[in-house]
Formats: sequence, structure tokens, C-alpha cells
Amino acid sequence: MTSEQPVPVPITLVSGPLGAGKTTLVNRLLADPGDRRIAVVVNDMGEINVDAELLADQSEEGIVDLSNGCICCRLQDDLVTEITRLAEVREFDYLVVEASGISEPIPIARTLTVGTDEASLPERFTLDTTVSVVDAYGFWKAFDPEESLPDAAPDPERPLTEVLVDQIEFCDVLLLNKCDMVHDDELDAVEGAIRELQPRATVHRTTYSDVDPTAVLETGRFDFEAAQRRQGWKETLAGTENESPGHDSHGHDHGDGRSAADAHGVESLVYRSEDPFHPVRFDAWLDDWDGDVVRAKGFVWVASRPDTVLGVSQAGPTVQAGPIGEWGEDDPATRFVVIGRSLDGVTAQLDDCLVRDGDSVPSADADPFPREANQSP
Ligand SMILES: Nc1nc2c(ncn2[C@@H]2O[C@H](COP(=O)(O)OP(=O)(O)OP(=O)(O)O)[C@@H](O)[C@H]2O)c(=O)[nH]1
Repeated sequence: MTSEQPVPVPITLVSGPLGAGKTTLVNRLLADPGDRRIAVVVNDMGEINVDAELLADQSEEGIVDLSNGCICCRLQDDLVTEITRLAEVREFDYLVVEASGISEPIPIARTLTVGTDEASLPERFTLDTTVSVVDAYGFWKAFDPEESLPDAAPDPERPLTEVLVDQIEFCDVLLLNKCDMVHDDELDAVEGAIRELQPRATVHRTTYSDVDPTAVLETGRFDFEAAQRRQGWKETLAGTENESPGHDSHGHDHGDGRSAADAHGVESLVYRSEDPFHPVRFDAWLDDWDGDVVRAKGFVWVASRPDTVLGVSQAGPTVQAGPIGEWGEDDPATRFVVIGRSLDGVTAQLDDCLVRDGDSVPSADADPFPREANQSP
């Protein structure tokens, strides 16, 4: 008698820089899964996983939220543990893993194929496709168009450039997203540069990550052997093997034991307040992003809308803010994650936006919200 082997559950790993459109893609996959039952692991480096909350509306039970660290380094074991646990409590036949924007994809792919020192994924999982979502509009902010690629040296002033290069180089499918924000001739230039870095991947030009699910699910394109040959992959392996016994690491570091965030000079803060913002002052602050804020997102309480949750999302030069629901039984409270460099002044700036005694507050009809994507060069 032959016992039937269970069909391995394929995994799609979604990487890409902060705010490129990864969650937008995952939401699309959840909304249009075909006959698949999709589960999702979503990783955010902030203490609050806003992405998980935004996804939760669509498919609460199959979402696993890994926050406050990144799954390429500190949370590697947690990634394995959570996927294993998810498989025990829920039936699904496809797994999508959304990495945080500063995660390097190679160590995650390694975890998803060979596991960590501490744990390995059950054999019933197989890494099927690695996808990178790249922001076409923000691309030249990381690369100097005057430099020839791929020899352009990483610019120390742009610490995420190296991660972006990894994300571009290490993928089977690349979504060149936010095409609505870039002229066609510029898109050709961006795609040309990407091709220099990544000749192998299939590139799709997308707006709001709108791609046929079959382009990113069950492509069977992840090639373990090819991935192993890659320099970055080897470095990751070597880093693990050279660790001394008892070294308290998760198998990967960023060259000197620092976390991904430290290595790239990125920090995150969570701004919380149980007092509302003055809508006009907060709106003015949104107009005046400090260049060092790479990404900000969260749930905001403005005094002009006592019952309304204002969703705010900034990625590079794009800022969106509008009602996304009601506070309901929850006490209104702002929870706002800011990611960037030199964030020392941000908390004080946001404190300045809170309503003060004697302020006159406009009604919801007269406040600046919703504000649609606001782009400034
Ligand atoms: N104009 C425009 N905006 C987009 C597009 N795709 C996504 N966005 C917006 O960009 C912002 C960031 O999108 P997300 O999908 O949250 O990006 P992300 O990569 O998951 O972000 P992180 O998890 O912070 O790294 C949101 O406000 C999206 O609505 C696009 O093609 N065009």
C-alpha cells in the first residue's frame, strides 16, 4: 500500500522598499484568490503592524502579524514558528509572506527553504516565487540617473539603496509599481536600470499593484540552486556558519551584528495620543514632511471628526489621508508609525499639532480631509 504524500503548500515571498505597494498587492491576492485558500504572514518593523490591521478587514483568521523587527534577521525563528502554528490551526493551500520594507529577501528565502539553526519549516512548504514590488516614482531617489548602473556605488546618504538593490536582484517576478505617477519614457529608463541589475525576473508594469494573480502565485520560478549560487546568499550562509557557539543571533546579521534597521540608519517611532490633532495643523504637517521621513502610516484622531478613524499613509512624496472607519467601541486614540532617519524632532512636531485650549476647530465639512495622493517632486 502506498501512502499519498501531501502536496506541498507553495509560498510567495513579497519584498520591496517601504511604501512600494506590497500590502496593496497582498490585498489584491486576498480579494481575488481564485480557488485558493490563502494565508498571509505580514511583517512590519514597527511596534504596531498597520499592514496587518489594514489586511485584517479582508481575511482575519488567516493573517499572522509579525511586528517590531524584521523577518530577515531578528524574527527569523518567529517566522518559522508562526507558519508552523498557522498550519496546525488553519487549512490553507497557499501562503503569502509580506516582508517589511527594510527586509533583505535573501535571508528570508533561506529561512523559507532550509529553516534556521533553531527550527525548520515542515516539509509540506515550498518556496515557489519571490516577488519584489518597486516604486517606479521613488526609484531615482535611490539611484543617481547620471551614474551608470550597476557600477554606481551605494550612496551612504541613502542607506536603503543597498536593500533596494538586493530586493531588485533577488526576485523571480518584479512589479514596477506606481506607473501612474511616471511618464512612459521615464518608465523605460527605470526599467532599463532594473534590467541592468536583474536580467532574469519577469517585469510587470503596474498601477496599484494590479497584476493577474497567476503572475505571482504558483509560478514555480524560485530556483534554489540559482539562489544558492548568488553572492549575497553565500555571504548569508557564511555569516551563519562562522558564528561561535552560543552566539545569540538568528543566523543573519547585517555585517556586524546590527539589525537591518541599524545597519541602514533607519529608525522607527510610534506616536500615540489620546488627544486629537487639530485638523489644519496636522494637515500642514503632512504637507511639510521632513525629507528624512521615509514612510509614515497609521490611524489618526482629528478633532473635526470625533467618531472617525483617519487613515494616513505617506510613502516618499505621496501622502494620503482619509476616513477609513469609526472608532466604535474603542476609545479614539492616534497610533502613528514613522520610519526614517533622525526622527528626534518628530514627536515634538506632532505634539504641536494636538488641539490646545482656545483652538477653534473646523467642522468635518470644512476640514482638509480626505486628501488624495499628494505628490510633490
Ligand atoms: N499613486 C499610486 N499609489 C499607490 C500605488 N500602489 C500603492 N499606492 C499607495 O502607496 C501607499 C503605500 O502602499 P502599500 O501597499 O501600503 O505599500 P507597502 O509596500 O505595503 O508599504 P510598507 O509596508 O510600509 O513597506 C498607499 O497609500 C497606497 O495606496 C500606485 O500604483 N500608484
